[in-house]
Amino acid sequence: MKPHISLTQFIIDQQRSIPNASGDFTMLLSDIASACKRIAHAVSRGAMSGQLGSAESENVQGETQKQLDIITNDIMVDALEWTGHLSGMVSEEIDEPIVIPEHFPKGKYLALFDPLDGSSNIDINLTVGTIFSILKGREGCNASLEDFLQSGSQQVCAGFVLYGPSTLMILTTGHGVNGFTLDPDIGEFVLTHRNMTIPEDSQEFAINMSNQRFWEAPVQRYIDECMQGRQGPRGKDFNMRWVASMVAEAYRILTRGGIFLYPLDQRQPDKGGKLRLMYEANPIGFIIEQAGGLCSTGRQRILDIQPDGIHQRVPVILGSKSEVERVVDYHQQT
Ligand SMILES: O=P(O)(O)OC[C@H]1O[C@](O)(COP(=O)(O)O)[C@@H](O)[C@@H]1O
Ligand SMILES: [Mg+2]
Ligand SMILES: [Mg+2]
Repeated sequence: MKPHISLTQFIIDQQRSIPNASGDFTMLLSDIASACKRIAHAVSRGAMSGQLGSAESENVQGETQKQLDIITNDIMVDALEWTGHLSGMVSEEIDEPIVIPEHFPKGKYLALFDPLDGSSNIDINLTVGTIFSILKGREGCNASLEDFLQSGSQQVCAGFVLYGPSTLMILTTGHGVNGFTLDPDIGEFVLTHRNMTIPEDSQEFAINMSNQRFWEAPVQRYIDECMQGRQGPRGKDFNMRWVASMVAEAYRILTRGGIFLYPLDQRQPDKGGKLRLMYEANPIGFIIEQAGGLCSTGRQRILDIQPDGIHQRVPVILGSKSEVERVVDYHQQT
């Protein structure tokens, strides 16, 4: 049987089509892959590690951090700051942009990441993940805050890693979406899902129903109609899922279609939503669009948003094209 293609081989092949590619990007991606292998190990040790549960600290989001939020953040920063491919980083767990230490070279890329996504699931042994977004920076300089405030359509690359029954990296560099499974025998991510595409239609929605009374009218209407099933205006029954891990929802949708909504919450309309634009909505949105789906706030394409802050939050509606179009249409009708 032909051996699987490794992640590094796959990226080098892709880079061959880019004139004067320096190899920096390939090396940056393999640094990120190494960090995620270490996170996979840390997460898989579960209660044996003594690192489950909450830390005594809060992050800039006002959320009590899990010990593994901090540990996975440190793994990412330690693995990336010295490599010479980055001029700056942003993490969900750190208030300010992360500066590359004085004595390390400053590279041409910027990395933005959510080191542990779905962290409310870590203590109950459910799937969690890491999400990352790569933007162009200014080589040789320490990145300024403004350098990071680029719209999602400027992303060079986006990916997420799922730490589930198997460890999977889902990746796009703007040429479709591919999936790589971590082969524990050789410690390599190998190509197992080529050119993933999202089915256009779907009968499965994911939303945290406990927030229903705080949703805006267009979302209320969309979910009501799904719940009415074949007796209602949609004329077909819908199934519901909620994993409380955005990475797991995104992977399910890449695999069998569906729609995921974390809409605006009228409890705190000025908050702008729950999920973060720069290291959750933009990277996942880039992947979903590259697989033929859509990603919107309900009123705007997520990748067109001009960011005004590195921890900015947005409403997120993503997945199968026809379903997202319907929710956007309901917003336009109000
Ligand atoms: O707790 P809720 O309201 O169900 O929210 C779940 C959502 O929050 C998140 O866990 C937020 O991400 P973090 O765990 O990285 O903070 C998403 O992964 C998930 O979709
Ligand atoms: Mg997250
Ligand atoms: Mg997180």
